[in-house]
Amino acid sequence: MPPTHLNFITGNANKLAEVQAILGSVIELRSQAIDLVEIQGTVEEVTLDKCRRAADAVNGPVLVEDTCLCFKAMNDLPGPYIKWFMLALGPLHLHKLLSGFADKSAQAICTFGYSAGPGHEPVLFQGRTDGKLVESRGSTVFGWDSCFEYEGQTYAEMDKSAKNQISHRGKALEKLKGWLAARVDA
Ligand SMILES: O=P(O)(O)OP(=O)(O)OP(=O)(O)OC[C@H]1O[C@@H](n2cnc3c(O)ncnc32)[C@H](O)[C@@H]1O
Ligand SMILES: [Mg+2]
Repeated sequence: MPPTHLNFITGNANKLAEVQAILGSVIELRSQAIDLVEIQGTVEEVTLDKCRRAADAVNGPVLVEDTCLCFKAMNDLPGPYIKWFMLALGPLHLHKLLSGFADKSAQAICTFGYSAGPGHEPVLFQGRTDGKLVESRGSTVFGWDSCFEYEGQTYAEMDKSAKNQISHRGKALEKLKGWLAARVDA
């Protein structure tokens, strides 16, 4: 049986708004703002651990998500640690991380984890979008949106619906939607 609703555990209101916009018509989305401890590790390890912690914290089914921004010139760092670089540098200075490199390639990765509850192994859904790290253009409301350029526009310069069509988060949620649909049919 598919879940009747999803309880998205996140402290990030901008993420929540995007997930609501993409999933809202498909399934009821509830949310709790809990600041979960995030371990060091691979992209997948970070989300698996975050999901288990969230399930334990609410003692029930949960959806979590971890977002990475990887720079090719830096062998994929900062990756899951991008949040701390954003907090230290802000969107206006982030591009300077690659100022000594010709290669500005960046990849945004979004990994959702769903767990049916404590002790249930999480299922992962991942989306990736390739782009470039650029000097900030557009609104600086959401993280590094103004520094990530995809096909000539930064995420911040796109309409929200256009971002969701091609974004790391949109792609990951397409996989989650497919998983939900398969469980309805099963
Ligand atoms: O509670 P959680 O869900 O963990 O929320 P968070 O804000 O801590 O998010 P992450 O741990 O996944 O860290 C990702 C960082 O990247 C930022 N971010 C996430 N998704 C983004 C997006 O689509 N566009 C721009 N910045 C984004 C976010 O603001 C964080 O600074
Ligand atoms: Mg976080």
